[in-house]
Amino acid sequence: MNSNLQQLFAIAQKKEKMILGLMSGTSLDGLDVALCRFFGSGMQTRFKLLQFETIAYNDFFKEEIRQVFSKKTVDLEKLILLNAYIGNLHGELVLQCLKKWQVKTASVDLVASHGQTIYHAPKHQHQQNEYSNATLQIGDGDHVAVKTGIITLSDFRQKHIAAGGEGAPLALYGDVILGSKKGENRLLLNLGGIANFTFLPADASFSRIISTDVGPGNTLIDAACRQYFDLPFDEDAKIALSGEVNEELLSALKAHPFFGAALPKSTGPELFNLEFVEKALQKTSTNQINPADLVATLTVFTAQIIADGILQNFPVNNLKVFVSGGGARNPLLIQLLQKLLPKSSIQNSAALGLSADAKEAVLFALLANEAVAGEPIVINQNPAVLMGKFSFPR
Ligand SMILES: Nc1ncnc2c1ncn2[C@@H]1O[C@H](COP(=O)(O)OP(=O)(O)OP(=O)(O)O)[C@@H](O)[C@H]1O
Ligand SMILES: CC(=O)N[C@H]1[C@@H]2OC[C@@H](O2)[C@@H](O)[C@@H]1O[C@H](C)C(=O)O
Repeated sequence: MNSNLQQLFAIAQKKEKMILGLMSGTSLDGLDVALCRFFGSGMQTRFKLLQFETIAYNDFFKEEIRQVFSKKTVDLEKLILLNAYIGNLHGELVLQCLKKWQVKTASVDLVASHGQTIYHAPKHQHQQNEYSNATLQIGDGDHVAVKTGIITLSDFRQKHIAAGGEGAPLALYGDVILGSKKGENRLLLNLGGIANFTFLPADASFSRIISTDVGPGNTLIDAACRQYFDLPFDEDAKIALSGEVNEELLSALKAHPFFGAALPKSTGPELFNLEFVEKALQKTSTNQINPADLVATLTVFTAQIIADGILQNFPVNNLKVFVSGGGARNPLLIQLLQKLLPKSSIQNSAALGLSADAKEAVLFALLANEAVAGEPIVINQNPAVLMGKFSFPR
């Protein structure tokens, strides 16, 4: 047998696996690196987060990604250069983290690399009949594997699409495994660039579990802060708290058909961007809005569409909401959600033993653990597949 396969075979049989999850999200803030130890697989999985770090991207790199990120037309050469560059960079950042944590490369069994989403195009968004759902993440896994010397799984979303899904959200699989509790109606809400949630019913019935994107998380707030304040985000909601909500604009933003569409669904900054805001400004003749009022309105809009998405689909009492992602640090967003969901308790996902910042990187590590040691899990109509492509260092 080829030695790569031999090594993989041995890893698959190990009771405990050290897996390093990498996530670079739609906020383009940096690379999340989570070193996890996994025991078992499937619903029997237990895990421990050993180390976590977000390594901020520098301005040059952010600008480079923005040239190809969620744009219909891009410089093809730039896209191709970035595919190798990001893979290599992520590999280098892994080595830096391991050095800092004093963890030997040889003790890490697998790297699970999400890569950088460049364009997400579910059919409901691209609306071209002859084409299926589609998505593209770059930062090729071969570069990560060769750079780190660790077997790497990457490109997790294609299998989901091939099996009939939209390629997102994949949080479903991790949320069911790590977040379910019989006797509690739970909702795991991730406030990243895009907001998504997984509803986990108290009867633990797989037939009622739903995982879906619900609309923008931080992406519109971030975009307005960049455009009008030259800031990457609204730290501690200071700007929003200084502004006033424009009700007319708020209604126009909420009128988008995405919010009324059936669950599950996925979306991205290809739809929810400044152009989307611009259209609502024009429709309501509010183009001259004070920028702080715009940020205030976008923050309330974000909270309302999330709360509506929850209330309209899961009108249950005592829903326990566990929040993760950078938006969990936005005090206004959390306060608004609690006000809009008076029958629910809102807690940080850390209460589940799932660090709010690390959750998505842990999710991909878990998907890699499943890919080597698990079996596909059937949850409703969701693709019952194991995801991730293998790259070997040699
Ligand atoms: N102190 C804070 N106050 C307000 N917002 C914050 C704060 N800290 C982080 N954020 C928000 O969190 C964002 C980063 O979130 P996160 O890292 O979860 O996004 P991501 O992983 O890129 O997103 P996605 O899940 O869509 O891929 C920032 O861009 C900002 O909007
Ligand atoms: C295509 C893509 O990268 N989607 C991301 C994005 O960020 C949040 C939301 O939109 C979610 O659908 C997804 O990521 C998480 C990790 C997921 O698949 O569950």
